[in-house]
Amino acid sequence: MLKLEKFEIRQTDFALSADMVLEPRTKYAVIGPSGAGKSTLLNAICGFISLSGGRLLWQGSDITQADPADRPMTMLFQDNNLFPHLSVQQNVGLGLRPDLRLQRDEKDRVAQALARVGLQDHADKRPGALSGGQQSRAALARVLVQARPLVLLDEPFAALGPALRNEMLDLVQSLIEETGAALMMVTHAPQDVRRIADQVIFVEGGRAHAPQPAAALMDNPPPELRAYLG
Ligand SMILES: Nc1ncnc2c1ncn2[C@@H]1O[C@H](COP(=O)(O)OP(=O)(O)OP(=O)(O)O)[C@@H](O)[C@H]1O
Repeated sequence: MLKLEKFEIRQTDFALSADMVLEPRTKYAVIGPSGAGKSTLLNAICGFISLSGGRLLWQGSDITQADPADRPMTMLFQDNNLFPHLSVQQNVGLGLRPDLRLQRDEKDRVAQALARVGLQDHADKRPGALSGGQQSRAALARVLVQARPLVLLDEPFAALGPALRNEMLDLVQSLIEETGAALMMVTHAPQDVRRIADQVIFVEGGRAHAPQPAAALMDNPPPELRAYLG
């Protein structure tokens, strides 16, 4: 599905390489020490950072130079990227049309996505009037309407408390399974890995290592992963 072929990223004094294939309908946790390059990897896959070498292939087509908007993926950042001056409904609608001139069927899709994440009664509120968990739900609704085959989450729920974070992870897991998307999620929490991931991509020492089965890896981590997990 998505192939990182001799992927090379260079940013001033930082370099990261990767060579891997990401499969459909699979949930990948991206873990590794602070500053190892996890966010950089996701940003390069999304096209926010250019490669210095290698290619990105989607179903065999070269998308290395494609605009972020034309790629088969959507990314959710830690701060949720909600616009404070727009309503929840409009924020979700942006996932379909940046000019917000939604057709009737698109409005229906927004309403369905809001209902799916339990925000049907909050559609007209501004994000500032929502709790942290509700803001995360609104951001997930926008990911949902985009319906892209790969969803990238960069420490999406780090600001939430443990119970709410688990609730959001379970919601992500359900949404991903319902839509048939694949997921790549950066996290620092080993319990998140166990909760959600099928495979783990360990980023360390300038390399994003090829995915390995999550349960086996967490049960028996190699020395460098053991050192990171503590
Ligand atoms: N715009 C930039 N220009 C140059 N170097 C950068 C830039 N952004 C990040 N870096 C460097 O790239 C490296 C990787 O950063 P990145 O944010 O990807 O790490 P991370 O693994 O996501 O860290 P954390 O877990 O702390 O979020 C760091 O050494 C950082 O200083």
